[in-house]
Amino acid sequence: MHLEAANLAARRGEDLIFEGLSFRLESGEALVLTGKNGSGKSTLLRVVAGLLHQEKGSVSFTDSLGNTHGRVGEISHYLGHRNAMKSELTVAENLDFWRCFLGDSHGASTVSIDEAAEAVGLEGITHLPFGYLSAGQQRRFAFAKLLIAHRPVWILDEPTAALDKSGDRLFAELVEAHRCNGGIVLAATHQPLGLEGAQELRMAGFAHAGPGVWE
Ligand SMILES: Nc1ncnc2c1ncn2[C@@H]1O[C@H](COP(=O)(O)OP(=O)(O)OP(=O)(O)O)[C@@H](O)[C@H]1O
Repeated sequence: MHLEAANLAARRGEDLIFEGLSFRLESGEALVLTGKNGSGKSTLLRVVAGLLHQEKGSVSFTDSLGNTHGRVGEISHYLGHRNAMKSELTVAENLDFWRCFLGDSHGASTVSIDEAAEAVGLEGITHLPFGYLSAGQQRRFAFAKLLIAHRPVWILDEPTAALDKSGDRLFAELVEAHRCNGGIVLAATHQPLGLEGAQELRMAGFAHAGPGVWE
């Protein structure tokens, strides 16, 4: 199983943000994107997730049976800056929605909503409206969403921004467990994520368009 990006270029507005970007992540591997504000980390994550169209290049996922998928978003969890939860719905209603919406893939086992809440250290409050929770609690429940429907690839944008120290550790443990099960992680961050053996890709921002990029 692997995730591969080949010769990617992406543009935002009039600007070419990066070009000639390639990487390959095998089962159990993690790639952390670093770089200053505006350097293109979120742009790359959104291209890989299929939420933005690349200017050039390709992204593909090959599963354990050797089947290659061009629509990486369908086999991925994407966690952006926002948590993608409705404030008025309870935590349980939000997670139940995502479980139904995402379904299961690859026949992998997933956990119940209560088990997911326990896994993120917040059992007993899933009856509360999501909007009542603190920023860190909301982020933890966004991690719970990663657990209730299996996806082999996790694409995470500044996942620990609102977390306290125990939240940071919890995040690292969840990612570690995912990688131990063969999962792949691609994450953008400004702070250490504590992911052992993760590779780093430093984004430079504003590529200068070389010959052939716009063809
Ligand atoms: N919708 C848009 N239209 C035009 N330019 C955009 C758009 N969205 C982002 N950009 C620009 O693309 C560049 C890359 O933005 P991106 O969000 O990928 O950076 P980032 O590395 O994730 O930044 P940060 O660390 O601040 O989250 C920035 O210069 C930004 O202004």
